[in-house]
Amino acid sequence: MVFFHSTIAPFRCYSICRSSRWIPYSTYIKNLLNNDNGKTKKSKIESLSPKRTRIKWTDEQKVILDAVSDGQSVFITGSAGTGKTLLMNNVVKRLKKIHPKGTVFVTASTGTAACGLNGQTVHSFAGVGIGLGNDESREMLLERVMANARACYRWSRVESLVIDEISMISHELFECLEYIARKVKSGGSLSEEKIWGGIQLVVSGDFFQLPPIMNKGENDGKVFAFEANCWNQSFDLHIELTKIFRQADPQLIKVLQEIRKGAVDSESMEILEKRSFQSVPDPSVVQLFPHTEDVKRVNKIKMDSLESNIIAYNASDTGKGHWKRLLDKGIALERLELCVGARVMLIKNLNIFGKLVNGATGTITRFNFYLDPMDKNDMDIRSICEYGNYLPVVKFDSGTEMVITPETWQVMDGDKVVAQRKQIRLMLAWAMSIHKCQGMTLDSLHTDLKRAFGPAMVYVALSRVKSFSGLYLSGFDPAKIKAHPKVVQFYKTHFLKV
Ligand SMILES: Nc1ncnc2c1ncn2[C@@H]1O[C@H](COP(=O)(O)OP(=O)(O)OP(=O)(O)O)[C@@H](O)[C@H]1O
Repeated sequence: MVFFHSTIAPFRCYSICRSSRWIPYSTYIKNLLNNDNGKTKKSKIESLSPKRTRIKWTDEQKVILDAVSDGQSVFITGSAGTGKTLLMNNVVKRLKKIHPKGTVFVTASTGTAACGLNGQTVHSFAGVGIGLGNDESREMLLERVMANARACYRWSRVESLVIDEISMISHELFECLEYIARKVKSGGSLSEEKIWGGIQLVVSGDFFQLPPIMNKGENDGKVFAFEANCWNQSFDLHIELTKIFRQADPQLIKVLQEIRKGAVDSESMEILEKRSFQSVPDPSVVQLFPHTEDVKRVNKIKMDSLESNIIAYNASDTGKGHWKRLLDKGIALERLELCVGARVMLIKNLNIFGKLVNGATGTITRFNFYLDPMDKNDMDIRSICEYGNYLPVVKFDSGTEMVITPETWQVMDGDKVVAQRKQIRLMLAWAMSIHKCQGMTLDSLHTDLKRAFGPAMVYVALSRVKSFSGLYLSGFDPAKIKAHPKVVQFYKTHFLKV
């Protein structure tokens, strides 16, 4: 593989159009490679491949991994930043070691979380539509699922089911899943019926984070999966991770824990008020919004203001129908437009200990031309980069400068890859939605708390940040800090630390 940082011979002479601005190809190339008026910037650029690092699991994490390897059904919970997602990736590997090929199904309540784990959504796995068919009885639902050949096959194959981001699964869906599993696995014999049909269930999430989206009229007073009648019997082990990795400052941890439970004392309130600002402090700070329209608007304004040439990456996708549509619910965009000066964010870990994790932000300094037709990675870029083989170079806020290569996200149906997206592991980072930021670690963020709605939104937003110095608030409204009373009660009953 060869990088040309300073010169490139543009044998062709044609123009490239972006937003009706036409420039000569040679100028275009020069602009791409340099962000300082043609002078070549020499900098140390780190290796292309993510470094492999060994994680030292905590005792709590080890207990979970051992229980999973023993075939136990486990519910894993814990505050934001306690390593649930990192652990789940390892849990899946353990499950695949103890169960036959194609019998471990990895699912999550949202497309973003499902794509992050290389899985599928719970709804697509189960063959149940979103909304569960309103007035449909469980028997009718079972019949509908059994009429769906692929869903029927999955239910008959599954020996272990992973469900991530459980907080967004309703009690009704959880009960339906258990019912279907029990009925399918017993083959119609009542005496053979076992809870979850004997499937090993591994469920993870924090009920203090985003709740299920309930359809009007669907709510019979119950909301959360833990309110399902079968919840307690579903697991051999219920465990809460207590070591928080994302934040190190005990004062910030205390404030976040209080926000999580919706009860902030006067000392914490004072600290939060000190982080309130009239305007967005620094353009490099990520702005979090509850609504995606605001995210799109802000990113577009910022991008246009740079007036740089845009390099577009069109994802290379495989898969059909609803599997392919699932890719669009993930975090990697189908079309990603970048330019020199754009603020960007990593959407997949590169190096945990090098602090290049999901959420790490930086600025695009240039694009490198990448030329080696025999190289496999080169083919990857050519298939997605609209104008040639260019890779973005990002100067991360931590100081590291890195060339960012394409990454693959998969939708898996058991062990079978049913859809795949290859895209650069970046997204624009001037603004992002609170829903999309769930699971991320951010160095700094700005959010307007006045706009928050529903319980948990303030906690999800604020718990992304690593330190107080990176937290910027406006429109501070203590009334927006809410936890659902049922969730508080659930944790009080089962996990003594609340
Ligand atoms: N045992 C560990 N050693 C070192 N770092 C860890 C360990 N476990 C987790 N981490 C790191 O802690 C950070 C938070 O982890 P992770 O995102 O998995 O937390 P989470 O509980 O899923 O958070 P959230 O609920 O916000 O999604 C990540 O940067 C992760 O790499």
